Amino acid sequence: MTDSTSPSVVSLITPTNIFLASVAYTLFSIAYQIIYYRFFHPLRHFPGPFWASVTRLWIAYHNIKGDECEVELALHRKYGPVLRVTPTLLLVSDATKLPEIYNRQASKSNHYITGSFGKTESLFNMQDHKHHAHFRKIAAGPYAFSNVKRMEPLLDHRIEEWLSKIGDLFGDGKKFDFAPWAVYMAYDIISEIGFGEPIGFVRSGSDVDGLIQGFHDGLLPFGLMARLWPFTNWAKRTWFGEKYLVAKPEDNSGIGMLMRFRDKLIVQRQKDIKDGKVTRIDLLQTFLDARDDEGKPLEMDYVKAEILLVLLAGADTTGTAFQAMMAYIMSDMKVYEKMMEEIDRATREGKLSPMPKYDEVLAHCPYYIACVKESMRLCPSAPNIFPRLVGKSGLPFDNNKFAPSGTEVTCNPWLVHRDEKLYGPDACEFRPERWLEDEEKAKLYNKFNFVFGYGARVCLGKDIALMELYKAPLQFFRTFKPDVVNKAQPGRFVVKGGVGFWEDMWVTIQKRPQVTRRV
Ligand code: HEM
Repeated sequence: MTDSTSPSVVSLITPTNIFLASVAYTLFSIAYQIIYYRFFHPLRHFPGPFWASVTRLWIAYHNIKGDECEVELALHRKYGPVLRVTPTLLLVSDATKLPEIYNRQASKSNHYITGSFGKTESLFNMQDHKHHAHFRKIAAGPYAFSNVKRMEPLLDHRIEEWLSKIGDLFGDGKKFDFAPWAVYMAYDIISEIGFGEPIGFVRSGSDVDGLIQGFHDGLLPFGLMARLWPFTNWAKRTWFGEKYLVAKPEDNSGIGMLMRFRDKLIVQRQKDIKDGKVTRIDLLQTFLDARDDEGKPLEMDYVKAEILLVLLAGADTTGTAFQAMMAYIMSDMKVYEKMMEEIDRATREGKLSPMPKYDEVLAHCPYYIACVKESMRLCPSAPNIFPRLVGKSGLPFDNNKFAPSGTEVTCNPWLVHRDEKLYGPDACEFRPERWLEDEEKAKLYNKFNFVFGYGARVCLGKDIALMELYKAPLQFFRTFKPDVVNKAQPGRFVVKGGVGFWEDMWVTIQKRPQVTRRV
């Protein structure tokens, strides 16, 4: 019996049959995935596009196209505030859900895969909330507001250098692209307060060593790896994944370039420490000096990951916010004039120093502050998804819908900041006045603001970014009168991998007559 069947079974193993079996297996897996996710998965009752409910390729496609936010806004208008945007992920546009979704025990989901920023986890990628809380306690000191306040004079120097440089180069009315110049200043400020000296973007008037381009090149892989996490996790374990998906300093482009730059800074700092030449405390030094609960220094790989995060999270984001202010304010002359009237009045009354102080701006320029907030509301620098896992008791929604424990759920600042239930029917309009008209409403806008994230994982550099944004653009507008070359389209907002930046912001600037303190 065995003798007569064995040869015939073996004879079935031909290249054609292996091929057909693989095709059949693949088709079966696809059909199984579609049927399971569509008809049996706990999220099957949530609305959304068919393809989003059965494959992550839907969101990956829109991420590559750069239209994720617009497509999802249209879908929210069609289906309501809760959408299924991947087989396992719910997207919520109801701003009042932020405190529940981003509660203190909420762990980050597998979306926060390590690799695109290097092998070691920084605070940003740590998924488990307890693990994160341990390291956040160590990192909180350097970023504390009292520490940031001490850095204010360092910011002042960088702002002055930047203004003087653009005045020298473009003060004669020559048109220039404002977008990179806003980022040059932001990078120099971050490197000054992060590592003790500016990288020199402003001095050289260029993208030093292609660092900004390197960052922008790394954004698409970053966004895709996160959105395709089950595949990425598998691929990272292969030779190919190890070689091409995990960023390394040896890489010739993207994040690798920034890693090499970071390593150079750290080697130099270690040499300076040895030579007794370190006189200043900056973020790098505070990380090197930090000790864990047992009094031991932090692992060097961890320090490196945090320093890379300062470069990645701190510069482009702040530059984008400045670019957004320029685009929105200069598109509405009434807003511009009202803002300048306030700044000039405060100057005449002696309430703003020649280089405005953070506290002075907060106290005397409410309309300007409203312009900053409104620009970041409509144009958050990270118009991205930030998924968390639903806790033990699940997450209830209206219409008796319920997300069980372990479900991935997220908000996106670009969408929650357009929630008409909170901001009213003009939610998509740029109207800084909304922050000043009604105190109770403004409290809610602040409470449900998501530009810097939410809850226990809220941006650690928020105070640094706000200090920069409350001072630098104000001083720019006080010094120069900008004119946008293309009034119909002051610039182009590009979203790559969930991170936004502006391009083609051609402007001319003219020195303004100096307003002085009335005596
Ligand atoms: C306008 C400027 C900025 C924006 C819009 C912004 C936005 C964000 C957002 C949305 C998160 C939360 C990410 C999440 O939940 O997964 C975050 C986290 C973080 N940001 Fe920022 N950021 C800005 C500036 C900065 C600056 C200047 C620094 C440092 C100097 C910085 C350092 C960090 C760090 C370390 C984290 C991780 C915090 C943690 O997980 O505990 N950011 N940022």
